[in-house]
Parts: sequence; structure tokens; C-alpha cells
Amino acid sequence: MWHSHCLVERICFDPRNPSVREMEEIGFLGLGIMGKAMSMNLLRHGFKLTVWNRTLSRCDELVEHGATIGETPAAVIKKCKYTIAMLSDPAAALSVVFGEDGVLEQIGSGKGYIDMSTVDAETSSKISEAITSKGGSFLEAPVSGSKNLLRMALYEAALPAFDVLGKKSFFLGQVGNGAKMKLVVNMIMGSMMNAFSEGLVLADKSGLNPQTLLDVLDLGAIANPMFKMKGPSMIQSSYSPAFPLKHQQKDMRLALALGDENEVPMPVAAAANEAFKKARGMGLGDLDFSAVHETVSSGKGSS
Ligand SMILES: NC(=O)C1=CN([C@@H]2O[C@H](COP(=O)(O)OP(=O)(O)OC[C@H]3O[C@@H](n4cnc5c(N)ncnc54)[C@H](OP(=O)(O)O)[C@@H]3O)[C@@H](O)[C@H]2O)C=CC1
Ligand SMILES: O=CCCC(=O)O
Repeated sequence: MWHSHCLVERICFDPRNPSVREMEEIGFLGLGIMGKAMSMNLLRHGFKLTVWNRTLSRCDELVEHGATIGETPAAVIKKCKYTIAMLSDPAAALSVVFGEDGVLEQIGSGKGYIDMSTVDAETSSKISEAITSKGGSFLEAPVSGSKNLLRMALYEAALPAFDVLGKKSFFLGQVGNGAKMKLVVNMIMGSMMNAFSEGLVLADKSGLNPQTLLDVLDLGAIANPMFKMKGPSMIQSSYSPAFPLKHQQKDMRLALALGDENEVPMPVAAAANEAFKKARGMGLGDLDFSAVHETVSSGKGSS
């Protein structure tokens, strides 16, 4: 998990003292794959939550586990001192803040907004400026890892919640750096996933057992959790979504724009992006990003 900017004040709960946690209510906006898993985790660790999701019915399961529903993002902000958002993309992140009944209507002094969505630096900066101009505090805090980062003070205040949500947090300085770091990481991940897919298909088509390829890869210098976790299901053409392919393609697109801005040639990432676009065109956007494998294995590559 990376945090780049700003939450304020020290939250008065202490991770070692659940009774203190109960004094603070955290808001949570966006209950997709990640938001739901993160909210459940917070509830399990004794945090009180008020949740909102655009499709309100997705709040029901959280309510069964003790959460309260906020009718709008503004209502959640009004009720809670700290609110976390986990939304699909820049458009969603902006609309929840700037739209009708949005975050801006109730944010103000003494309130913190933590956006954990993967967006670009420009989006983070727009949100940060709007929130801080109303006296609120903002922290961009994109996360790495799947369902299985405030000005420094808000960062410190939020650490008890981050401790529950992730293994390690990094404070990266100014707003935008969290978004950039996340995009660099996901650009590498998306490029690797494409090379991995091609390798699996090449092994298979050239008469090798793909499972043996996985075993060999796992013992060498390029062994990594992604190959280990995704490989077996990719061989079975099974792509139950942990990280939806449409979001991986959004991250490739945003990383390539960052490359444009900084004049960094990125031919490998550009080719990977084309493969993810192809996969979206094949109707695979809601499946796991490993479904890009189908663009190679079905013989419908990105050329
Ligand atoms: N899945 C993963 O492994 C990881 C994902 N991420 C990032 O986290 C974010 C969320 O990912 P994930 O949970 O997988 O995605 P999902 O697609 O499962 O969830 C997206 C969420 O955004 C909401 N949303 C979409 N558009 C709007 C809008 N215009 N206004 C309000 N709400 C909107 C959806 O609401 P509704 O239910 O109404 O559609 C839903 O709550 C993304 O930025 C992703 O890149 C980061 C790390 C890992
Ligand atoms: O942004 C998504 C990252 C997914 C992962 O790290 O497994």
C-alpha cells in the first residue's frame, strides 16, 4: 500500500485497543471487489463503518456484518470524521467527489478523505485541491495486492486502518506520487502478464506441458507470486475476477500517458495495452486480467 498525501490529526483509536476503535466511525465509498473485502476486514477488526455504493444493494452484505448505510457520499462524509473511497477509475473518483450529493458538499475542517482508487496524478491533485480548499484533509492511498497512502499527519492518523488493510505502507510525499508509483507497478505487472501468457501458449503449442513450465519458472530467477497464483487457473482457462481486466487496461492507459508526459519510450507496455484492449473487445473486461491469455491461446492475438 502506498500513501502519498494527507490525512490530518491523529485518529483517536488505537489498533491495540478495540474499545477505542469503537469511538470513531469510518466512512467507506465503493463496495466493488476491493471495497467490499476491505470493508469486511475493517469490520472484522472492530472498526465501525458507514458504507455507500452507487448500486446501493451492494451494501446489504456489509449491513449484515454490522455496517450502517449512508444514502449518499455527502451523507457519509457528514457522519464520519474519516472516509475511504475505493472506486473504479478517474471518472468515478471525480464524480463521487464533485457530483451531486458528493463528498465536497460536506467535507470541511476536521474531516479526512482517503482515496485508495487507482487513478492518475492529475485526478488525485484535482481532488486534493478541492478538498483542502474547503478545509478538509486528503490522502491518496492506492494499494497493491488484491482482495486476498494524507499530508503526513493524516497518513499517521490513518495508519491503524492501513495496518488492517495491508502489509506495509509507504509515505511518498506530495499528492500524485502515490498514483504514479501505483501506475508504474501496474504497468510492469500488465507487461509481465502478457509475456507470461505468450510463454504458456508457446510451451503448449510446442509440445511442452504448461504445468511443467510453471514448476520450472517457480525455481528460477523470475519466480513470482503472480505466476504462481494465476498460472494454474490460466492453464484451465479459468478467470474468476480478482483484478478485473478492464481496470488493468485503464492502468496501462494511464501509465502510457505518464510515459508520454515524461518522454519515456514504452514499446513493451504499449504492446501489452493493445492486448488488453483486444481482450476488452472480446468481452473479457469483467474477467480477471489474466484473461488476456485468451488473446493468445484462442489464436486471436493483438496483431
Ligand atoms: N481488484 C483488485 O485486485 C485491485 C483493484 N485496485 C483498484 O481499486 C479500484 C477498485 O477496484 P475493484 O474493486 O476491483 O473494482 P470493481 O469494478 O469491482 O468496483 C468498482 C467500484 O466503483 C464503483 N463505481 C464505478 N463507477 C462509478 C461511478 N461513476 N460513480 C460511483 N461509483 C462508481 C462501482 O459501483 P457499482 O457497484 O455501482 O458499479 C464499484 O463500487 C480500481 O481503481 C482498481 O484499479 C487496486 C488494487 C487491486
Ligand atoms: O491494481 C491491482 C493490483 C493487483 C495485484 O497486485 O494483485
